Amino acid sequence: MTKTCLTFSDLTLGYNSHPAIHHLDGTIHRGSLTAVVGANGSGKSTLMKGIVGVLKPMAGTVVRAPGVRAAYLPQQSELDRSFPARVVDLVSLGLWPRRGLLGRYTREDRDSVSQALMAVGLGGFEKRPIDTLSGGQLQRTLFARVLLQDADLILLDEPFNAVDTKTVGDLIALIKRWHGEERTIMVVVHDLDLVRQNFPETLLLARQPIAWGETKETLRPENLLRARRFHEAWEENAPWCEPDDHKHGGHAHDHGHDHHHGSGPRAA
Ligand SMILES: Nc1ncnc2c1ncn2[C@@H]1O[C@H](COP(=O)(O)OP(=O)(O)OP(=O)(O)O)[C@@H](O)[C@H]1O
Repeated sequence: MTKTCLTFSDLTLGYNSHPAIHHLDGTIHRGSLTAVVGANGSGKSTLMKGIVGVLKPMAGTVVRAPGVRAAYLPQQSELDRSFPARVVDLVSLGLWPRRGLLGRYTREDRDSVSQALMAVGLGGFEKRPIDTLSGGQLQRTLFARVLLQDADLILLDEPFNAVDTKTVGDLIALIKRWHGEERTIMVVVHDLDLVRQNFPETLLLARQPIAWGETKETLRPENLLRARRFHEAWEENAPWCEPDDHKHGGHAHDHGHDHHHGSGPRAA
């Protein structure tokens, strides 16, 4: 029987009383590899923040199965690179769950940091200040930190942004390694060809789920068109949507309903 890692129940997330993503129902199975796609502003990062708990739901719930430990990689733009830290400091943060904030790092810890850096192709980079790294090197460093975190659930927000083709290939290989280790992985991705080639499952968002399930089905032209229409019809200042009585059966549904959003989206 497939086990559940995450359960969304009528989940609505947003900022200052304005929903950014709403009415999400369904489950993420343990060991699954899911791409989260959608236009700019469609709610992808918001969903990641909701799952990891940085953002509290405005309504509904997101529930993690007991004992599931999460690692979250925000968008690079959210990272303060001017902070005077070396690569080893940034990667060692991945040991927090085991060592605590003030715990001493052992020789074994230092070895695991070096091994993680080797695994991402940055062997010997320990002492480099992080503000001297290229975008691709920084992303590799952040993947090394995720490696050390040894998490069951890995959430990556646009990890392929501003990195070269070789780095994308290496990062995809790491993601596949984690997938092979039966970790649960969700990745925000913009490049749909990359998604088609590497991600078995996809969630297509346009402030609400448009389609969710097998990648080939989710990324069918009619779904992409519907996502675009929903997105274009959305007005930033749409009022809080009225609660309604619909419920969804969970995973792999097609969420094409019409709500009362004032001047919000209308079904295609
Ligand atoms: N901190 C915030 N305060 C207010 N509104 C926000 C905040 N963060 C995001 N939003 C709004 O929520 C909506 C969804 O944003 P989100 O960042 O989740 O989109 P996204 O799909 O990740 O976009 P992108 O592809 O550009 O990263 C947008 O309208 C955005 O302006």
